[in-house]
This record gives sequence, C-alpha cells and structure tokens, in this order.
Amino acid sequence: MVNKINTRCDLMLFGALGDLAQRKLFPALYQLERANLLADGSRVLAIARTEADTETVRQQLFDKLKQHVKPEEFDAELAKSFLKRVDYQILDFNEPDAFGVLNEWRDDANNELIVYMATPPSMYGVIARNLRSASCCTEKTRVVVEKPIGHDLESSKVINDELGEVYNENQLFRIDHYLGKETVQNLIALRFANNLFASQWDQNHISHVEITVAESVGIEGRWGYFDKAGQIRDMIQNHLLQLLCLIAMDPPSDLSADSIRDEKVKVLKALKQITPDMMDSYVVRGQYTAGTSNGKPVPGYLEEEGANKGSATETFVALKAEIDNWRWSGVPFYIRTGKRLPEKLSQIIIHFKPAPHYIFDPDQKHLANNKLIIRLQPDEGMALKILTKDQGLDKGMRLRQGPLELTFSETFATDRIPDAYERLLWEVMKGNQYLFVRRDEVEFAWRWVDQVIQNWKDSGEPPKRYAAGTWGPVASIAMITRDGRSWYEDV
Ligand SMILES: NC(=O)C1=CN([C@@H]2O[C@H](COP(=O)(O)OP(=O)(O)OC[C@H]3O[C@@H](n4cnc5c(N)ncnc54)[C@H](OP(=O)(O)O)[C@@H]3O)[C@@H](O)[C@H]2O)C=CC1
Ligand SMILES: O=C1O[C@H](COP(=O)(O)O)[C@@H](O)[C@H](O)[C@H]1O
Repeated sequence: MVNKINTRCDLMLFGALGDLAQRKLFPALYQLERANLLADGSRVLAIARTEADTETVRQQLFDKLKQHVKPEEFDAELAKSFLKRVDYQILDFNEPDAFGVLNEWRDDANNELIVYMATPPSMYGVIARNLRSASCCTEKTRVVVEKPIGHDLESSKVINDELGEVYNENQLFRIDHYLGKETVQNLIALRFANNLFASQWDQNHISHVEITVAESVGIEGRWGYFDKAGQIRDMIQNHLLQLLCLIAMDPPSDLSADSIRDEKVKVLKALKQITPDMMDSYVVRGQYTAGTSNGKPVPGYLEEEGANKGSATETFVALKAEIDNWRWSGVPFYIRTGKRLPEKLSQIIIHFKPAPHYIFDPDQKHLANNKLIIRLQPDEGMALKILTKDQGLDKGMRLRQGPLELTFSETFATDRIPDAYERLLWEVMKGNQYLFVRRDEVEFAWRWVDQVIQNWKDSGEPPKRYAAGTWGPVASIAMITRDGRSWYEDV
C-alpha cells in the first residue's frame, strides 16, 4: 500500500501539448490520481504556445487519455475530475516578459513547485532563465528535464551549464525513462538482495554479458528528430549505458541517489575507448530497408515520411563494450539495439563460465555454462538456466539444460506494473533523485559515445543495410561469432 504524499504540488508542464506530454505524462498523472496518490489541491499548469482556452485543452486531454490509457483502466468520471486540476496557459518560451503570468497562477507559495520541461532541449536554458527573471523559482523548486541532454559532450555541457546557472544539482531531475521501469529497478534488487549472485558477479565467474533492446517500431513520424540523433544517441548514450551500469556497478553502500550514481559513474569512466583500428571488430551500425513488421510490409528508413534520401543515420547498433577494471577485465558486454527488428524485446543475458573441470559427455560441452536471463520487457521476469541429469535408464549421465523460472505476472499475479513515467513523476513529487541521472553520468556517457560517432564520421563508411523484420545486419552476428559466441536465442 503506497501512501499519498501530503504536500500539495504545483506542476508547471512546459510543452504540455506535445507528443510526450499527451502520450505519456498526462496518462501517468491520471494513473497517480487513480491510485489516489495526488495530494488534495495539487494542480497542473499546462503550458504551450497554441491558442486555446483551458476548457478546450481539458477536452483535448480527455480524448488523449481515452486513447492512451488502457480501456479497463479508463474511467471517464475520474478523468474529468483529474482534469479539473489542469489549467492551460499560452506562453512563448522565448518571451521573458510573459513569464510573470505564471506567478499569478501560483496561489499558495507553500506548495511544492515542480517545473517539467517536455520541450526541445534547446529550450531548457531559456525557460530556466526566464523563470528566474520572473522570480518564479525558489531553491526548493524541482526541475525535470528530458533526454537527450545535447547531441554530444560539448552541447550537453552547454545545456548543463545553463541549467546549473539557475538550479543546484540537487534540484535537477534528468529523466532516463528506463530507470523508471520496474524491471530495471529490479536489477538492483536482484544483484544486491541475493547474496547468491553477489559472489558470482565478476570475471572469475562470468564469461560475457549480452544486452538487447529491440524495437519492432520504425520512426513513427519522428524523422525530423531521429535523423539528427540516430540509434546511438537515441538509445545507447542513455538507456543501454544505464542498463550496462546497473549490471556492472559495484555494490553501493546504501540506496541513496548519490551512492548509486557514484557507482554508475565509476563504470562509465572505466569503459574502454574504441579506437579507429578497433571499429571493424567492435562496432556495427545498420539502417533498415523495406521489409515486414508484424506480417505487414513496411517501408525502409529512407522511404519514411519526411525522409532525406541520402541519410546515413543508423537505426541499428551492435557493439562490444569492455570495462577496464578489476571486476570486469576480459568480460565483453555485447550490446545491440535497433528499430524495425522482429519483435519488441529487452533482455539481459549473463553467461556464466563453465565449471573448471568438465567430466560429462564431450558432445555436450557446449551446454555446460549457466545463463541468467533477465527479461525487462515484455513477459517481465527471469530464468536461470541450469544443468540437470536427463531422466531415464538409457540416458546414463547425459545432461539437459532447463530454467528455474520466475515470470512476474504469474508469481505475483496481483500487482499492475506501473508505466515508467508514473514511477518517475511520483519520485519527483517525493523529491527522490535516485532514479534520475546526474550531470557527470550524462557527460561520461557522451564522452564514450562521441568517440564512436567520430570514428564513423572519419571512416565515411555508410551503415550496413538490413531488411525490416530481421535482427540487423549480418555483420552483427559475425561480430559475436568471431569471439566464438552467438546472440542468445530462447529455443
Ligand atoms: N516523444 C517522445 O516519445 C519522447 C520525447 N522525449 C523528449 O521530450 C521532449 C519533448 O518531446 P516531444 O513531446 O516529442 O516534442 P513535441 O515537439 O511534440 O512538443 C514540444 C512542445 O513544446 C512546445 N514548444 C516548443 N517550442 C515552444 C516555444 N518557443 N514556446 C512555447 N511552446 C513551445 C510545443 O508547443 P505547441 O504544441 O503549442 O507548438 C509543444 O507543446 C524532447 O526533449 C524530446 O527529446 C524523450 C523521450 C521520448
Ligand atoms: O527514449 C526512447 O525510447 C523509446 C523506447 O522506449 P520503450 O520504453 O518503448 O522501450 C524509443 O522508441 C525512442 O526512439 C527513444 O527516444
């Protein structure tokens, strides 16, 4: 049973009519209302530049809630009552003089003020400065900003500096929505609540790690944004490196935000640089061509709406990351992520080393390593593949591999899994930063990703093609096969 927080919040949502706000943030706030977690008197000021009045925006938000909340969780009366908390303010973020109006909306200065910037990152500094000029912030104000923070190390420093001129680091909540996923937080529980794994979690016992975040969707009308980013900036710089950190970090001394973030930063700092001569064997980038998705024909990346036909932006990346420290020396982390892959699937596979001396049938030696499969989405859960004796008089000491299985929806049938943004908004309201990214994490992640992007630029090589509906370019299979391994397939 989660208790509602008693403090009333005033949430100023900049960019409230944008895609993120309407698809994710308002549905998440509705779910907090549904769970009776919003304090009485908490309010939302939806801010954008479109000419509209509050009633029209409430009606538009009602329609979007109906569209994006699961039918069995949508209650029209509750939605209407939730939307009474929402007012709309027309504002051009570039107009400092217009910001004074925001103070008028705040009728009680004792309410917690949360500023959520669901806007292009180029707006963060402008909004922060204008809020300051309008005296619309205090040292207690919490400020939420979306990814990506910049498009490389230099530009992320500029954005972080601009935010830092107005706010202290302990006021800043940088979102990486993967950290709001229950199954991602569960990595911390798995690793640090089960001593069984703690003693096995290093290069003495683990041979390699795989992290796959596959998406079946394509660009979904976001060509303008995505083509400037590509899969490495959109997914690897943030979500996949966060997953890597949670798997690779040392145990934090407690669950405080800084203890966890300190450990993640140590991992990011220890990532081995990928130099130009390593690129062929360590990195594969791809771009999808026409193919199928869910059995239906789909266009290639260059034929998507709004496409620039000559684009060399990658929609797929596979790479081998190495961590230069005592715990992980010699243990590659194979990472892959892409759009228009055969299915939506995020999973981490920990491959344990075989026993030091093998005494069974030589033909079965390939079976002889345990694997821990962590399914982040969908079908959330985990399986530990272990070896047992095959049953039957005629089987001798033949081995077979089977799972110790934990499927969350079956074992813990009662609980609904909240969306990442519900958790993250809830943590912001409580003022808890442990699921948000600190400035140095963002910057060390960029430092590592930037060198790969620079190597691509210098080589001038175009991305390798793969047909939509396949697992990426064949080169990504060759990359892991060269090391005598293969991407995990559940057979
Ligand atoms: N969409 C997604 O799935 C994800 C988005 N993000 C990040 O979230 C942020 C928002 O993305 P998204 O919602 O897609 O963006 P959109 O372009 O859909 O929305 C941007 C919003 O900002 C408003 N806006 C922009 N400039 C101004 C201005 N000068 N004055 C007033 N209002 C302005 C727009 O107002 P109006 O509508 O009135 O023009 C709109 O409400 C970005 O940083 C993005 O990278 C991160 C992860 C996923
Ligand atoms: O941040 C982003 O994440 C989504 C994938 O998120 P998921 O929760 O559906 O796994 C990705 O599609 C999008 O391009 C990226 O900006």
